Amino acid sequence: MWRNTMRFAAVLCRHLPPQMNPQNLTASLKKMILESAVKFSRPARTIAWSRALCSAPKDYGVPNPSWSAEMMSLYERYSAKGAESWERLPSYKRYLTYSAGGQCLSRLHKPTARLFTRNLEEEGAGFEYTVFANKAERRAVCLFQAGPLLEGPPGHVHGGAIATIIDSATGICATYLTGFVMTANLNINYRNPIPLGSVVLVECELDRTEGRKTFVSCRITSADGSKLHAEATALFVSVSVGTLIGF
Ligand SMILES: CCCCCCCCCC(=O)SCCNC(=O)CCNC(=O)[C@H](O)C(C)(C)COP(=O)(O)OP(=O)(O)OC[C@H]1O[C@@H](n2cnc3c(N)ncnc32)[C@H](O)[C@@H]1OP(=O)(O)O
Repeated sequence: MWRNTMRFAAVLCRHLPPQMNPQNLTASLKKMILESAVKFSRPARTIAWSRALCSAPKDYGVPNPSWSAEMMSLYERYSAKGAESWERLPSYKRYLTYSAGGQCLSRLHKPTARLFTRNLEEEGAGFEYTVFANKAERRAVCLFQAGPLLEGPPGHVHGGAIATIIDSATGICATYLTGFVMTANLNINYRNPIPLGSVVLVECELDRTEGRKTFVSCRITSADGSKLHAEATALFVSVSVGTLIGF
């Protein structure tokens, strides 16, 4: 049974166009699964199974009770900017699930795996963040509230956790603008420590693309923009869905 589901997942991945927009993946995968259900002998059972696999995933990028007043105020400010082309991007507990029928693949491929930044059920304990993107301006902003389990120096956020949120925010920005990518290079200058529990802005901007390469720069500042915490540049390389998933 398991071997068959893995084969099924591998076939799905092979048939996905290499540069498929992640935002189309949900619909495409659902369509492929339902079409294959009709082709095989027990459509009713397979359709029920596929629907169960494709149920809506939890979006972690919406407010929860752990968000501070400052985080809420920034969230409301960027949500209100909707008219100026800022779009909030959904955030799931697996990369696969990113607006995806990836919800189906997610349950077939290493089902106990979880995205590093979304691996705690306790709200507010680790990475609390949400990302807004602006396609026209080729920018994204991540609102990040650092929980107590991200401590490095006493009372401050661990450098690895800062690298993680930079990799995630720039990666989401690159994926949103250019399709599936993997990080090839990340350079960070840490300028001022980030107090645990504080809310910072992680602002990302697409600098340029060259063939399969996408260059993104990033700045982390305090919520009011007065203090610079870190600056970074990142290089992402476009990959196929199959490469990303490891088939
Ligand atoms: C929506 C949800 C989004 C969530 C975002 C989460 C973001 C998190 C992203 C990650 O953390 S990914 C995990 C960390 N990254 C990796 O594990 C990647 C490991 N490296 C690889 O798998 C491959 O090296 C890689 C896919 C990056 C590139 O391999 P390829 O064989 O596909 O490409 P190739 O090596 O031919 O390089 C393509 C181009 O990139 C250039 N390149 C590759 N690596 C480079 C590098 N490190 N520095 C500079 N340039 C580099 C390379 O020179 C070449 O340039 P040209 O096209 O001009 O010839």
